[in-house]
Amino acid sequence: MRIAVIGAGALGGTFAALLARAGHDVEVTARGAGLDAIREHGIRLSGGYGDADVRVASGPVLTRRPDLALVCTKAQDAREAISMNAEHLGGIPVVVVQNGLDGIATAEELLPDAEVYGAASIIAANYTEPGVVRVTTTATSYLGRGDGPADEGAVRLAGILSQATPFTAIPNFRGAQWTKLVVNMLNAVPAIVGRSVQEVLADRGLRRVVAAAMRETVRVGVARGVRFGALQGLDDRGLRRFARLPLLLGQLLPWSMGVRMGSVPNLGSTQQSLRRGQRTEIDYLNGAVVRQAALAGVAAPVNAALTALVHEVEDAGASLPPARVLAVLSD
Ligand SMILES: NC(=O)C1=CN([C@@H]2O[C@H](COP(=O)(O)OP(=O)(O)OC[C@H]3O[C@@H](n4cnc5c(N)ncnc54)[C@H](OP(=O)(O)O)[C@@H]3O)[C@@H](O)[C@H]2O)C=CC1
Ligand SMILES: CC(C)(CO)C(=O)C(=O)O
Repeated sequence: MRIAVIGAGALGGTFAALLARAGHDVEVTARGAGLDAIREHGIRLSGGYGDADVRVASGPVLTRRPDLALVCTKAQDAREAISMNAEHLGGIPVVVVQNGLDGIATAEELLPDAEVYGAASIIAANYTEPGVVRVTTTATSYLGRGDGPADEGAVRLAGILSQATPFTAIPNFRGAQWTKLVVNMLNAVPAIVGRSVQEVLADRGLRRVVAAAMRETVRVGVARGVRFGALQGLDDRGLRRFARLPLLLGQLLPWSMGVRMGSVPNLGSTQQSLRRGQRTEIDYLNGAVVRQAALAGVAAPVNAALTALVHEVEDAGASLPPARVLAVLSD
């Protein structure tokens, strides 16, 4: 099958390499040093899915119409990346592999006749240098759209993508994006202090801040009338129960996520942008919680403070001491 991957970075590079290894005809788009490296040596994948050096067609834009496309840029780049390739994406299934709440809507707006799905991935992939990706945690990715049952298209696409790495078609994908947003409360603190996700979760104080951000995200979702979708052992009932717990008990949720992530250090996708000197996706993660809270007429002080701290790190180009993060809970 002809499969396009738009944005061959950490996750896009992983999927492109695994799909090519599974025998698909893959074309990727990339830019700058990433594109130069892929042109020169292909995509180099290592880690949880084994080693693969894969040659794929590559360029700044697609050259042909694929049968299926994955959009794998960060949220802030998705609009431009989809627009640049829109002429080849009409009428085909397009899967937006993206954290945050906006991916599907952006693609639907730009590609009115495409069949747009979303994917929430729990894989942890680190883009260690241009064209080189290391998978530090293997996991299932979840695919769907809307808030109803998983439709036939989702089941079919999950089957195709599972030839490379496990994908499951799920019901209530809209709610699952919120569940993934809760999981992505793992991103900000490591990005601020410059440590791996596992190191942050091993620290009692920092773990409490992560738990507070997660609890606040669930409370905001509840205030917005969200029914959380089931993903990675989390579901609506469990998350609502978690949101009522004191932090002393609630911190067990991020702790268990850290255990599940394994011991190979994962920086998280937000910190990886910072280490490359780029702006991050934070306005679509913790920043989305703040916007949703405003719509519900409730406050989200923990997420607002973490968003501001990540922007401070972006501006300064250097991480901040853990005390700045711990102060979030005493503000
Ligand atoms: N990494 C991970 O472990 C996980 C990531 N996610 C989510 O997946 C999405 C992708 O994240 P991730 O893979 O980490 O991001 P990366 O930044 O590693 O990869 C995105 C790639 O897209 C490229 N890109 C951006 N705009 C364009 C464009 N117009 N044309 C071509 N290429 C473009 C970027 O280039 P450049 O390098 O020049 O910016 C970058 O290489 C995010 O929403 C993230 O939150 C979800 C689960 C896990
Ligand atoms: C699941 C997790 C935390 C994996 O790193 C992720 O989604 C991210 O880094 O953005």
